[in-house]
Amino acid sequence: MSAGRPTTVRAAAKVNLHLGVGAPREDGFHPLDTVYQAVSLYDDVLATAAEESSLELLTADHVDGAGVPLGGDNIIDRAAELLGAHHGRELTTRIHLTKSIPVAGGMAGGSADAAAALVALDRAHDLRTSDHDLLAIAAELGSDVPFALIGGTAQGLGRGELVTPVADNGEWWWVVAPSDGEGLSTPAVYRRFDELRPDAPATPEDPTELLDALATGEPLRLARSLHNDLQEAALDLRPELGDLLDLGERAGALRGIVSGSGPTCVFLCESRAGAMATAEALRAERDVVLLACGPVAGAHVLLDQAGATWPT
Ligand SMILES: C[C@@](CO)(OP(=O)(O)O)[C@H](O)COP(=O)(O)OP(=O)(O)OC[C@H]1O[C@@H](n2ccc(N)nc2=O)[C@H](O)[C@@H]1O
Ligand SMILES: Nc1ncnc2c1ncn2[C@@H]1O[C@H](COP(=O)(O)OP(=O)(O)O)[C@@H](O)[C@H]1O
Repeated sequence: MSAGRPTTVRAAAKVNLHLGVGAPREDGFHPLDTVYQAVSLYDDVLATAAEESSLELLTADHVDGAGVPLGGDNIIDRAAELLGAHHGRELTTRIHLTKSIPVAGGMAGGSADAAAALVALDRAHDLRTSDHDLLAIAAELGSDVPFALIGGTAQGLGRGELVTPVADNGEWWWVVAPSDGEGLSTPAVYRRFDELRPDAPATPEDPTELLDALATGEPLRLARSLHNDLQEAALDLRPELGDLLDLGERAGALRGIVSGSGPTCVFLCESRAGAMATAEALRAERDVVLLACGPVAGAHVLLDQAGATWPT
């Protein structure tokens, strides 16, 4: 077996442009018909083969690292376990994780880290895992992880793990308002969905209108067709998010929605200039307001930065 090399892999946050949720299946998961878009907020995973495994965390100012487990329960540890089991060996690795994606925010930061870790571990240990096998391991790690590998804009079926790229002819500009308090637990939001929607259909709502809007590239059409079945549950758990959505729309956004299970709210704007103006106006009321555009790439190797992104 040849030696691998230290590798930094970058993976993006996601927004669900459409999130249709059906009644829970027998295994407890909810059937989804969702359209994900990867947006330009990123986490980086640097993996170096080592005698012992370790995980160090560096966070951007707007990220609360307290919610990120470091004692072996991180989704990156699980990624190393599953990839190692697939190859029949233990992958002892020094990991440096740099987070800019809000934690427990509905933007799939953990899933991005898992996807980035799979690719980084594969290179660091020179495993040469096939894309097919990486996607299968990703699906085992979490419903959102396969999308984090492929990125772009894609439809997700099943529990969200069956992903197919879709036509997207726009460059979409988002203002991102993370929660100024705690995150929301994804299972808790799905549970509240079940309480609020005991009559949810077995088949989730499809995104036909939204797919048409994506193909036109017209922001106003996309804004009108954004849809999130978990929004009602997130607002029920965090009523103040309703005020935030109003605030962003008054600040000039075409439309605001809760991102996935929340509590991050994202605002689609007409253009880059529109997003900058909306962000500026929102900053008068909120501590952290970010700008992002999409679609962007899935987990990818930063070729020139292997080993050079971590401060010594
Ligand atoms: C809601 C969504 C929308 O994209 O994202 P987030 O807002 O969390 O980022 C996803 O469905 C989150 O996907 P992910 O965070 O990968 O979930 P998983 O690890 O697979 O599952 C965590 C838990 O969420 C619930 N779950 C997840 C997916 C699904 N289709 N039905 C569910 O009921 C289950 O309670 C499960 O035990
Ligand atoms: N690398 C990681 N980054 C963030 N959270 C993680 C990570 N590994 C495990 N977790 C756990 O996963 C939970 C969900 O995190 P995250 O993926 O950021 O949110 P969401 O599911 O809302 O998109 C966190 O509350 C934390 O307990």
